[in-house]
Amino acid sequence: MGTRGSALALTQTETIADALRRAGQQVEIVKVTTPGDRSSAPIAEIGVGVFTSALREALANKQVDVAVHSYKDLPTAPEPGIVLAAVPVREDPRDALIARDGLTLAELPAGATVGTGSVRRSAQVRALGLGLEVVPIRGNIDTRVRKVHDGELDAIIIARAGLARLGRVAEITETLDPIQMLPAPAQGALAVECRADDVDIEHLLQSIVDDEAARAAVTAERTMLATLEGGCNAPVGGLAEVVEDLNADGSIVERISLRGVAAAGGDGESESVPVLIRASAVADKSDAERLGRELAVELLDLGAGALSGPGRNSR
Ligand SMILES: NCc1[nH]cc(CCC(=O)O)c1CC(=O)O
Repeated sequence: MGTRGSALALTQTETIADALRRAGQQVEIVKVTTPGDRSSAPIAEIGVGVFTSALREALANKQVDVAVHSYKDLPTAPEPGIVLAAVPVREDPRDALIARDGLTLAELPAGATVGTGSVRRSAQVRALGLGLEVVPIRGNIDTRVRKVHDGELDAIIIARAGLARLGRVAEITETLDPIQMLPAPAQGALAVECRADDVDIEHLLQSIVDDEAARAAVTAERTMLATLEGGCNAPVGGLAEVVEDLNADGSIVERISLRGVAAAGGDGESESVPVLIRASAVADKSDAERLGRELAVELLDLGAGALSGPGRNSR
């Protein structure tokens, strides 16, 4: 199994390796360094796939047989010769605030600094109109959290899932409600890939680690993102949830509910409060892809097509 060498990537890969070992498989873990790990330049400059392309190459070269990615870091375009074998049970997809003195977002005073390198988070936090100052940051989870503990920043916004996997949820001062901060499509989910011609491994991964609800939710979110032509750095948020609903005859049916947001002026550079365009819809669980596509079309109709910002191109 190939993995990046960060603490988060190793933990994620170990989880999948353990599941395979419990099923009687032998697993060896191989660390692959990616340009995203070597460079500390803004992601928008290094390009989409900075964390994932080297791992996919190792898969294609047969250096490894399985690759475990943070799903949201994958480009939306399919990779020839590689299949998504499994989407494991998802962590809590929400974003989290780590602020000084245990503060919540609403308790931070105007002018307080909030670190994030994400145009999606920046746009949504600025749209709250709290007068918070967004500061671009990068680096692994430990580096980012330390900026708050060292007093360099008043707060940071970061994926709850990453902290959960590293056993650090106690440092969160507020888990952000998706009503004010929609996470990145596929945040908190893993993508387990193998070579398309490796049918045995594909079936093995599917039967041992795939989770149907996680796959349906992520399919809706990612189809929305792909239809909006956004990369992982686009000012687009999306969250799908599998919900129980009642049929007309009173029987229970599982449906999928999808919320989406696209931001204008989300590049973190402009001084004005960004405009957020939101939409939501519900469909049968089997219609995840269509739901994602239709919600994206609705967002485009509402003006999302006019958005600009880094990442909003063919990536
Ligand atoms: N883009 C970086 C990245 N990729 C995956 C995670 C966290 C874990 C996850 O969302 O699955 C993070 C960190 C973050 O966004 O704060």
